Amino acid sequence: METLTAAILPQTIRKRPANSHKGTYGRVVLIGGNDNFGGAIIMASAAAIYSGAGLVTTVTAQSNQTSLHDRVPEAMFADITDTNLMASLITAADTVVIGPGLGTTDHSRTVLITAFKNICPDQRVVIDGSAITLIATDQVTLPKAHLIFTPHQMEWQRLSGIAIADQTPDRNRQIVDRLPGIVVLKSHHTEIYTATGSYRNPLGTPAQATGGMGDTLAGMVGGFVAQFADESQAVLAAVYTHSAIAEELATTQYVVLPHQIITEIPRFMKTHSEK
Ligand SMILES: NC(=O)C1=CN([C@@H]2O[C@H](COP(=O)(O)OP(=O)(O)OC[C@H]3O[C@@H](n4cnc5c(N)ncnc54)[C@H](O)[C@@H]3O)[C@@H](O)[C@H]2O)[C@@H](O)CC1
Ligand SMILES: Nc1ncnc2c1ncn2[C@@H]1O[C@H](COP(=O)(O)OP(=O)(O)O)[C@@H](O)[C@H]1O
Ligand SMILES: [Mg+2]
Repeated sequence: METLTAAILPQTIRKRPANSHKGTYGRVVLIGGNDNFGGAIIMASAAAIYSGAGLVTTVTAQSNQTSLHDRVPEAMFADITDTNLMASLITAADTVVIGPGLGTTDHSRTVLITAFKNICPDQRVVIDGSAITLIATDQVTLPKAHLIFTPHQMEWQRLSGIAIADQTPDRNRQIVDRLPGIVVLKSHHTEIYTATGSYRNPLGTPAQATGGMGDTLAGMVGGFVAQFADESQAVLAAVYTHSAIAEELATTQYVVLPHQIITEIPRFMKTHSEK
């Protein structure tokens, strides 16, 4: 297993060409956030926007609209019960992030199945949180696309069938090889499994152990894969950036909150971008 280094950052975070516009940096649609978990999809959306995604639309419960716009006016809103609108937004997207705060009710499952039916093969799809749990428990058919799963250890236990105590690189790899996508297995030592390599994130701190931290990472991964050509590199750079910012903040903070990481993303990316 290869250990990630800061070298991944300038390789991935390219200098922005002068002749570019919002369309150059990806249309990202984020789907999730029920009446109780609105914060999850708001943090994911903010993370995608602060990572540089060109156009972001958040498909969530109506009850989250005001909070979303208060937090990130850059995001467009769509009501998660409007299935036709969600379908057309997905069709027009480059990248879809699904799962943060989606929940696991019958309605959540219907949203997930409808979203997957509208995914196109060239799209990048980040599958997080409740979406992973639903796939594991309800045998939801996966779409043919560039899939990126971001489970924590409990979600990986559900999806892979490997108990947390038995989640060794060899066992994980056996399951990853049967899954059609990249797996970011989140823990205090996050591991990333791509088709060709396995990577260990050396960074991260227990100051990060707070709700919303993974929702934030899912949005960052969405923002990075929407902008940067090499999908695996983009995932690795997003994971590294998330933890590196947390470590910087943790030098003077006992806990690091997800929104504090989000605020720091543009500065961190500038510092570590291609020179
Ligand atoms: N503010 C919000 O709206 C929040 C919404 N959330 C959403 O809530 C839904 C349920 O997700 P949860 O993860 O809370 O619930 P889950 O039931 O999927 O997993 C949480 C359980 O897994 C255990 N666990 C074991 N190893 C772990 C590891 N390495 N990392 C994390 N947990 C580990 C935890 O102790 C906990 O008992 C998701 O859709 C998620 O996006 C959460 O992210 C919390 C914040
Ligand atoms: N002790 C820790 N050390 C390093 N990173 C941690 C630690 N605890 C949590 N994290 C990170 O925080 C994130 C938690 O993700 P997740 O459990 O999905 O959170 P949530 O769903 O509440 O947003 C992951 O990126 C994980 O690597
Ligand atoms: Mg999570």
